[in-house]
This record gives sequence, structure tokens and C-alpha cells, in this order.
Amino acid sequence: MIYDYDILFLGGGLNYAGAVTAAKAGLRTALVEKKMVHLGGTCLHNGCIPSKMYLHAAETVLASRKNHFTGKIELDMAKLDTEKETMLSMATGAITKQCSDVELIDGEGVLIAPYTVKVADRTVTAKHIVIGTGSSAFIPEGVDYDGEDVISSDDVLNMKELPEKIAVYGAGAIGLEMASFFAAAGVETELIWRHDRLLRKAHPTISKHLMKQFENLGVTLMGYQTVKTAKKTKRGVHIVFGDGKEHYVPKLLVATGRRANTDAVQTEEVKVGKKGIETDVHFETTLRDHYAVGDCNGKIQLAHAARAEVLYVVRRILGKQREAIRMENIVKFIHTLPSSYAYVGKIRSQLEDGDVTYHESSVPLGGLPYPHINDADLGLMAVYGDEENFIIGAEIFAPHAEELVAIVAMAIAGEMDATLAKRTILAHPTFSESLEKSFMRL
Ligand SMILES: Cc1cc2nc3c(=O)[nH]c(=O)nc-3n(C[C@H](O)[C@H](O)[C@H](O)COP(=O)(O)OP(=O)(O)OC[C@H]3O[C@@H](n4cnc5c(N)ncnc54)[C@H](O)[C@@H]3O)c2cc1C
Ligand SMILES: NC(=O)c1ccc[n+]([C@@H]2O[C@H](COP(=O)([O-])OP(=O)(O)OC[C@H]3O[C@@H](n4cnc5c(N)ncnc54)[C@H](O)[C@@H]3O)[C@@H](O)[C@H]2O)c1
Repeated sequence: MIYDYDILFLGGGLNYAGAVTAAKAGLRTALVEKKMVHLGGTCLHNGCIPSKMYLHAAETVLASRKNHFTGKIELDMAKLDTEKETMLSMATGAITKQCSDVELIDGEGVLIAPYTVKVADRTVTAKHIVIGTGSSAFIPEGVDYDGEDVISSDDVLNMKELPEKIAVYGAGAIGLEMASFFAAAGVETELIWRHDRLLRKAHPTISKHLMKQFENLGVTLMGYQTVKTAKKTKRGVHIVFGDGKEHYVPKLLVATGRRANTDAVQTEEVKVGKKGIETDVHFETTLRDHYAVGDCNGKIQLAHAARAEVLYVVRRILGKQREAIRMENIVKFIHTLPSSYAYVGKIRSQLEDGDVTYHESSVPLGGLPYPHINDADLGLMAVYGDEENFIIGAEIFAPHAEELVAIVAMAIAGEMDATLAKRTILAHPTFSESLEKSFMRL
């Protein structure tokens, strides 16, 4: 069969990185994106980048509330939104430029048969197809999303002014990040979730301290609650909880997870499961030469995971990839304020459930001058070693924990044991010196 392309990427989120690599390697490459002005996908336009920009701004407001500052700093959301749009259009322009050797096809693509994608009235074929159609906000039954008062993270990241009060439903990555953003920015914030603790699977001290951190921010914690119905009314959003109690709030942010976008798959040979498009360890679907990467395969919903997966697929097609990706080596984090939670490798709850002997070395940050200066008295560094004291994981609760955890991520990838790690002498005064201390005590 003669194909139009060697490789076609369906969806232009992190898939673009794979398309650029494939085209550079000389493959005839196409990328189909239904919203070409949003090339770069959710991470760039409605996810990682704008949310971190917002958190960074709110962090400044929070820091300015300390006693030794005078005056009141407020967040101008309209100006922040304008700056965000400028930054995003620059970044989209840069990505488009990188794609100069990729044929960009603007439109919604559907895999209608093996090796065949239909975009409007055009049908194109490719020897390899990489699906990267992402995910969308999941709205639970009974919740009437309207995009104005009952909103999703997409709507928050396009807000032109802050509400006076908001309730956030769901305590995963988005719920915790956005509750931190609103509270730090001075919005009266409620956090509603269905379990007793926050971050139930995290180190128990971190879980406890994160709750304390939210209390310190002034967030009203409403655990053990499910929202049965939520609907906009004249008095605000009317919420009825599972136990029948009623509540009114001006705005409700629904952050109860994201579901894989799988509608583009219209051929039975590619199996779609409950979590997303089914794939093996090589991200190949049930149909040979057809791959699914990123959020749509339901494995890990993170931008760097999506990027690693698509690059893995392209390198494998080019015959350059030998080892499968170790999913445990992917750093996971939640950006809360002032301390964030990050982990890599195995965490304590997984180690407790398994039958491996492990050691834990934890260093609390409370009482140390440098964390105190940085409002991180609730922080903790926990590093885990196996029976032979090889480093197998870490959980960190500290400002920008997602950066600090990189040290451990590299130690794990490099199969370092505690003896080698102990050779490291890190700077003072920093957060990383507490990590050095946890290596020393392992
Ligand atoms: C608020 C928020 C904050 C986040 N923060 C972080 C963070 O800090 N760090 C992190 O790692 N991750 C974060 N994430 C997750 C991250 O954004 C996603 O994991 C990542 O974007 C997934 O990339 P993807 O390429 O799989 O999908 P996407 O980026 O969603 O890209 C999919 C693309 O496919 C297109 N598409 C869909 N269907 C079709 C079709 N039929 N035809 C053509 N095109 C189609 C879409 O328009 C889209 O551009 C965040 C997510 C959200 C919502
Ligand atoms: N810093 C980051 O890396 C970052 C930031 C934001 C988002 N993300 C990614 O985006 C994805 C989506 O984030 P999210 O917070 O929406 O999802 P999530 O899976 O992290 O959390 C969803 C929350 O909603 C709850 N929930 C699920 N179904 C529910 C239901 N029917 N009723 C009530 N509660 C329910 C869950 O118990 C959980 O607390 C995450 O998987 C994450 O990987 C990552």
C-alpha cells in the first residue's frame, strides 16, 4: 500500500513534539489538530502553563500579606489574562515554527479505518498513526455545568475578575491547585471532597500538614461530602449534598477528574476501555502501527508523561529506542501554596502495601531557619531506600517540591544507593540541604 504519509499525529497537544522529531528524522509527517490556534494543547492553553502563571501571581499576593509589608496588593485578573494571552500566542507561534517540516492539517480528525483518517471531506493515509487526543473535564451526574457559575478549570483560566467566594469540588491535582490559587489571591474559598483526608495516599504527615496549610490559608475544609445536585439559581449555585443538607455559593468549580477523549476512534480494531484507548507498554493500541499517547490512553495525565510517551513511540519507529519507559520514574506533583507536594518512584503507602523491605528517612522542615523564612514550617522530605539501601522513592512537601524532587528522580534513574548519595554536599541555606540530610540518615 502507498501511504500519503509515513506518520500521522491525530491531535496537536504534546503530540507536536513527536511530529517535530519525526519530521527532523526525514519521515513524511502530518499532524491533525481540530483547533490549530491551540496548537500545543491543554497544557499550554488551558492547563500547566496558565495555571502556574496564576499560582505564581497569587503566591506574590500571599507573600505580601506578611507583617513586615505595608499596603494591600490585589490581583488584577483582566491584566493577568491579557499577559497570559500574549505569552500563549508567542508560545503557539514558536511551536508552529518548529513544525515547519510537518504538514499541519486544520480540522477534526476521525480514524475511520486502519491507517486512514478523515478530516472534513479529506481522507489521508499513513503507515503509522499516533493518537493524542487528550482529555476533557468530567462533570458528575446531577451537577449542571453552565460555564458561568458552575465552572471547570477551563473557565477559571479565562476569568476576567475574581469572585468574592468560590467552592471547589474535588481534591485532586486541579482542585487543590485552584483552591490554593483562590485562597492565596484573597477569595473566600471552600473545598468540598468526598473523603476524610486530603491526599489520602501521601505520607500521613504530608496529608495532615496539607490540611493545616489550607486552614492557614483560610480555606473552609468540607470533607466527607458528595454533591448530589448543583444548579445555578437567583441566590447563587444551589448545592444539595449526599446527606440532604443544602448550601448556596456564588460559584462552584467542578474538579472531579478528566476523561480520555476517544470519540476520534471509529474503528473497532482499536479497543477503547473504561480509562481510555487501550495500549501496551510501547503505547501501541490493539491495532498494529496505531499508537495512543498522553491523556487519551488513561495511563498518567501529565504533560511530561505525554511528551515522554510520544517521543518514545517515534524513537521506536525510527529504531532508536531500546528500553521501555519506567512509569515510576515520572515525577508527579501538585502545586499548592506555599508548599507543594511532589513524589517520584515508590511512596510510603505503596511500600506499606507491598512485600518489599524498605527504610524511610524523613526530615521535617519545622524549626529550621531557611524553611521558616519561606513559610515552609509544615514541610517534610521523606526518602525511601530498599533492603540494600538503593534509593527507590521520595515524597516532598516544600515550596517548589516539583523542582527539588528532580534530585531524587535522577538518583533513581541512575540506580544510586545511599552510600553514593551521601557523597553529595549541597548548598546552605537551601531546601536541598534537608534532602541531603535525609540521604545521610538513610
Ligand atoms: C488546569 C490544568 C492544569 C494542569 N497542570 C499540569 C501541570 O502543571 N503539569 C503537568 O504535567 N500536567 C498538567 N496538566 C495536565 C496536562 O495538561 C495534560 O496531561 C496534557 O496536556 C496532556 O497532553 P495530550 O497531548 O495528551 O493532550 P492535550 O494537551 O489535551 O492535546 C490534545 C489535542 O488534541 C486535539 N484533538 C482532540 N480531538 C481531536 C480530533 N478528533 N481531531 C483533531 N484534534 C483533536 C485537541 O484540540 C488538543 O489540542 C494540567 C491539566 C489541567 C486541565
Ligand atoms: N501539577 C500537576 O501536575 C497537575 C495539575 C493539574 C492537573 N493535573 C492533571 O490533570 C488531571 C485531572 O485533574 P483533576 O484534579 O481533575 O483529577 P484528579 O484525578 O487528580 O482528582 C479528581 C478528584 O475528584 C474526585 N472525584 C472523582 N470522581 C468523582 C465523583 N464522581 N464525585 C466526586 N468526586 C469525584 C477524586 O476522588 C479526586 O479527589 C490529573 O490526573 C492530573 O494528572 C496535573
